[in-house]
Amino acid sequence: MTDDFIATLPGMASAAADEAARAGRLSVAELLDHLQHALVVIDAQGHIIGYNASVLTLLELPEDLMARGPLIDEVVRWQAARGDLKGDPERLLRRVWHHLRATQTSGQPHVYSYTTASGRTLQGSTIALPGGGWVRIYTDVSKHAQALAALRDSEARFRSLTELSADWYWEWDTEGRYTRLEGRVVRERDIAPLFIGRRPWDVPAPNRPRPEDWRPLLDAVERREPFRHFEVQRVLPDGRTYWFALSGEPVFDAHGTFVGYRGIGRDVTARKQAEATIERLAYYDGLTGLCNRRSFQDRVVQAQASSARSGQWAALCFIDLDNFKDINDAFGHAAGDGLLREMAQRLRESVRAEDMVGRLGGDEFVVLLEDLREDEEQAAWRAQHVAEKLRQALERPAVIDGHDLQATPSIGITLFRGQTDTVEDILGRADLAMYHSKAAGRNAVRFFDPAMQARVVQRATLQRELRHGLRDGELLLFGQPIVDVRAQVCGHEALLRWRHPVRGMVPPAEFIPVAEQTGLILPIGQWVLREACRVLARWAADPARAGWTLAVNLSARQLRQPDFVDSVRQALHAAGADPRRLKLELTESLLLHDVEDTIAKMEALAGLGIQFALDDFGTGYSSLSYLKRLPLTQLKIDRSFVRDLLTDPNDAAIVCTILQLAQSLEMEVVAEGVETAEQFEVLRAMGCRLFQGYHFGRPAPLEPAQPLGETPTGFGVTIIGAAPPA
Ligand SMILES: Nc1nc2c(ncn2[C@@H]2O[C@@H]3COP(=O)(O)O[C@H]4[C@@H](O)[C@H](n5cnc6c(=O)[nH]c(N)nc65)O[C@@H]4COP(=O)(O)O[C@H]3[C@H]2O)c(=O)[nH]1
Repeated sequence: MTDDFIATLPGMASAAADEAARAGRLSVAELLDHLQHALVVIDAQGHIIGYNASVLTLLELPEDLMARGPLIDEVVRWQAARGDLKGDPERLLRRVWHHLRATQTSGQPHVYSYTTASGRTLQGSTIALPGGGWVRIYTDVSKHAQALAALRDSEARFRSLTELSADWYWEWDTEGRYTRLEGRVVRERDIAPLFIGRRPWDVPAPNRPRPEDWRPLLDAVERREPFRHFEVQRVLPDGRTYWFALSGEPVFDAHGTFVGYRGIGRDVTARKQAEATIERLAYYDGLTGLCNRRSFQDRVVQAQASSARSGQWAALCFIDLDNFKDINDAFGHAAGDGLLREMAQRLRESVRAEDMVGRLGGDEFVVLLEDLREDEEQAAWRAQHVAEKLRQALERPAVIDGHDLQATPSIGITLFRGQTDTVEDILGRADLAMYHSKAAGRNAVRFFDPAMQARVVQRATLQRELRHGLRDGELLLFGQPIVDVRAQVCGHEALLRWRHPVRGMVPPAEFIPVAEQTGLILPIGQWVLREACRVLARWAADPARAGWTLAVNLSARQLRQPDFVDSVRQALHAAGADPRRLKLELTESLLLHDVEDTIAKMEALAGLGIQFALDDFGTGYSSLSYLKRLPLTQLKIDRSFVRDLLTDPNDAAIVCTILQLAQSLEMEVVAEGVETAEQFEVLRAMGCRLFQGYHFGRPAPLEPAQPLGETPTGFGVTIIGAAPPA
């Protein structure tokens, strides 16, 4: 190879060889032999007139062939015979010459590649020389070719994966918008149009309706962390709902700049459905869809823990259908199943959403009631109330498969609080109580605890009798005088009495709480108001009593009635009573509920001239801030403070403070429960101006015992002891 020619090919030698050449230690020919590229020089006729050492190693051509200065045709034929070049040698040669000439006319190098029989991939480049002839440079690109092939393989494998599996591939940009979605599922379900250009959290997902439902994913993305199996429910264009699980990882470019996310999506709908089925089978009764024994027991354990925390009683009702076996035998299993489903449905509808209904098997149902009350008796009362509702719901006839069926229930109840008993204990007690119901004649509700049962029955009886009592005129209005500093009657407090046909006079403390719980207090309260207004109207006609006031006790439920103001107005109007003579007594606890509504109602009534007294003052939660906002005219000092006034300096101090407070708020004070002349005296000395108590008169009927005007101190009022002059 001539040095002249080499001079036209600068930059082909390695840097080390170049350096050596410059230092004159290597001839250019030697230098070329150091080249990793193979170099062949061809003259204008096609003879090989030069080559370097790499030709022998890279093209694997024998030296004796090359040293002869063969025609290019000869070399090509030799290569074809060895298997380096595929195809007919004559055609190959025509192509070789075509390209050689083409480089000469175009002046552009011709680049091509081929793989030798030994598997080496060479890239050849033919350059036309200015004076005719060519130089051919060969580079070993085997590694590059292998990398390309591997890439093609990998790409093909990736395609197979996304084509054959339920997974698909996705990419997001830096904002989390889908830029690429690939895979069979994507195509078949037509997913791409729904997502491309949108962020996952911008596309509706039924299981993640609120932005905070996406927090776990967004947190990972904000921290540029990978995420796995993020499950999203999607409604696709085919109208069906699918479950997808997304896994992804952040992508960074060569400079470490975040460029987005990529990952896979997976259709996990089938798995979700299977899970739901498994859960249904594991925790729910297949026939009715109610909880099965296992999940019910779990819930009882939870209820025990929560009752221990809250202090509220819970109840377990055990329900057994009395004649289910007969129905099953007579009408067949299908009808029996239908009946059980119907009963399950009725049970569900009869309780609150948070109450748990279960089926233990056969015709045995259970209902768990939580947060009943802190007081055991009240809790029992509520449980009894619900159980009675369940009994009534179940005993109604049902039409199943055209048959009129009726299955009455026997219900057993047990109360529990805390974690001392096992679930089996609790279930066992309720079961036993259920047998008591059966023994008592079926279609009944019974408590496990006989004493509790007795109290509940007593209460239920009381409630029933009270309803009848109201209807049959057994309620009476008594009055207790309220006197001034001269012990002169200036008004009364109306006190309710129930003249029971068997038990005689029943005090209000016994029946008012039951009336409150059952709602009977509303018609009773209404009756009291009407009676009180009638009494006021009668007093108005008697000059000796025309100035008296009559105070009526109000219950919280009455005040919560939206039409309460109207009902008072109507009672006054119907009787023709003067509203200024009517006082309404409220207790402090009553004021705690919905203060704004209470104030609005009180102000409306005060506008009519009605006065308000706060009963049992000192025992409740009065806060001065709301006392000032209420249109109150009177505070009644609770009798517990009056009782020990003479002996307990604390009580004396409390009474003094209440009197001062009332003075500053410009309110009257009534001292309740004054039983002795001494108490009266001390209270007067303290500045109290109004008094009520046995010392001045016990509650007595508000009916005129004598013709009007004959008793200056009021009806049925006995003044006990001498009233000192003011
Ligand atoms: N130891 C003692 N007691 C005295 C003395 N003076 C009066 N009492 C009693 O104290 C109670 C005063 O009524 P209250 O604090 O409003 O307490 C009343 C009131 O909260 C309620 N109540 C009575 N009638 C009605 C009504 O018509 N509606 C409503 N919602 N509650 C009523 O029942 C509660 C009890 O009423 P009663 O049994 O009539 O009991 C009355 C009365 O008999 C005394 O000197 N010593």
